[in-house]
Amino acid sequence: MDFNIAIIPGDGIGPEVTAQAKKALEAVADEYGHHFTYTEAMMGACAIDATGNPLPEETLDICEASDAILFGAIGDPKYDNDPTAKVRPEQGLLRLRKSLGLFCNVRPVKAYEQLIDNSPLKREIISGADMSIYRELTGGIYFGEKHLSDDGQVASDGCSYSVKEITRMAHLAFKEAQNRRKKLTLVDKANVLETSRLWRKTVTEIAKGYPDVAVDFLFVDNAAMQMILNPKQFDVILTENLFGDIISDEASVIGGSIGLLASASVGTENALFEPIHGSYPQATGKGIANPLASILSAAMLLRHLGLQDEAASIETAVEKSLELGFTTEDLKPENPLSTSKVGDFIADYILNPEDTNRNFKNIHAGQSTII
Ligand SMILES: NC(=O)C1=CN([C@@H]2O[C@H](COP(=O)(O)OP(=O)(O)OC[C@H]3O[C@@H](n4cnc5c(N)ncnc54)[C@H](O)[C@@H]3O)[C@@H](O)[C@H]2O)C=CC1
Ligand SMILES: CC(C)CC(=O)C(=O)O
Ligand SMILES: [Mg+2]
Repeated sequence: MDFNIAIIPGDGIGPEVTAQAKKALEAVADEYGHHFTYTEAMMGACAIDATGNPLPEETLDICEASDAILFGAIGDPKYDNDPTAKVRPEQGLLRLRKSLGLFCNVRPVKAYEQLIDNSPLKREIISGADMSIYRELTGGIYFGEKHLSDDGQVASDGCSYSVKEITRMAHLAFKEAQNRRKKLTLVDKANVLETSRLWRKTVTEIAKGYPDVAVDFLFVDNAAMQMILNPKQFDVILTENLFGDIISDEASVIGGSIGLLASASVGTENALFEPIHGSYPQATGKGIANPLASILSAAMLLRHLGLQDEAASIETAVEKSLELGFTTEDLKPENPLSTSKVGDFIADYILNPEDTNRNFKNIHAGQSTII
């Protein structure tokens, strides 16, 4: 089959990790007889440098015309360290999500058996943990009215949610729970926030239409603690934009590294696939960034296109790389592979899953070289 894929590499490690995901997609295309056409587009700090705009109109057009979007990461210390900058890379990503109506961000998290013994968390706590975080992505405090007083002494960020925004998210999360272990946890701060009380009220009402799903409610501060103490209690977590952003980075510790966590951002028309991590600027160009989150995002992209076996072939290759220890330094500080070598292994394994000797040979040949 033919598909148009928009690629937004972005800033920092974004280009390095999306290049590995593209290798995996090309291996899938070869192996299964598909044809993917890629169109690259700019967003973030690189787009500001080139055009003055973090989300050029052309990027939006390319994304709208695509069957799916693969995105790396945006962000640059020169903006992070300048609180007065009026134009910022993150505005590009937020505008893209809003413009394409990508209101639902799905972040699957699971403890990989191959990594548990190296985890800072105890085996009995994380073994078997498997959850899906449903994070609202186009509302809440990231999109509220911002204000800085003229004298620079007072700042505010507004947070609002409508029943409509909560309802469309909740239905997707309940349907996911029906396909999983039939449990949904709403994470909020309903003891303090009016918006959270609206989430609770709306979700309680919607739950009546899903009697097979058990619902519970957790305040976000407690949820942050439960995530580390007893992550196996979670199946589907439904939450607002800010809380979902924070608890999913926390949950990545259960997965073994933030460099392993993929996500899908979906709405009515378009769909975008991205690692949950940022541009990790300290690693730019060093060949040490873990590309597996981007590669697993490509698997989610394929699943979205209806290519189930193809997606599974990427996931199997990732499991194999973890089993063999063909991973970057975040997962294997001693004798790691480079970003690019991990990408090579995944592509090679997709094409030759039976040929273990060849995989070993290719990888060991370049193991001592980073990049
Ligand atoms: N979706 C996006 O594009 C996001 C962009 N950002 C931006 O990224 C920049 C850096 O933000 P940070 O808070 O440092 O978050 P970050 O996610 O870029 O990095 C935080 C830490 O996570 C680890 N890490 C991240 N990606 C990794 C990978 N692929 N492999 C191995 N380890 C990895 C590293 O230890 C790193 O120090 C900022 O400009 C921020 O605004 C942050 C989060 C998401
Ligand atoms: C611009 C930020 C909201 C990006 C981020 O941290 C995320 O989406 O996880
Ligand atoms: Mg984040």
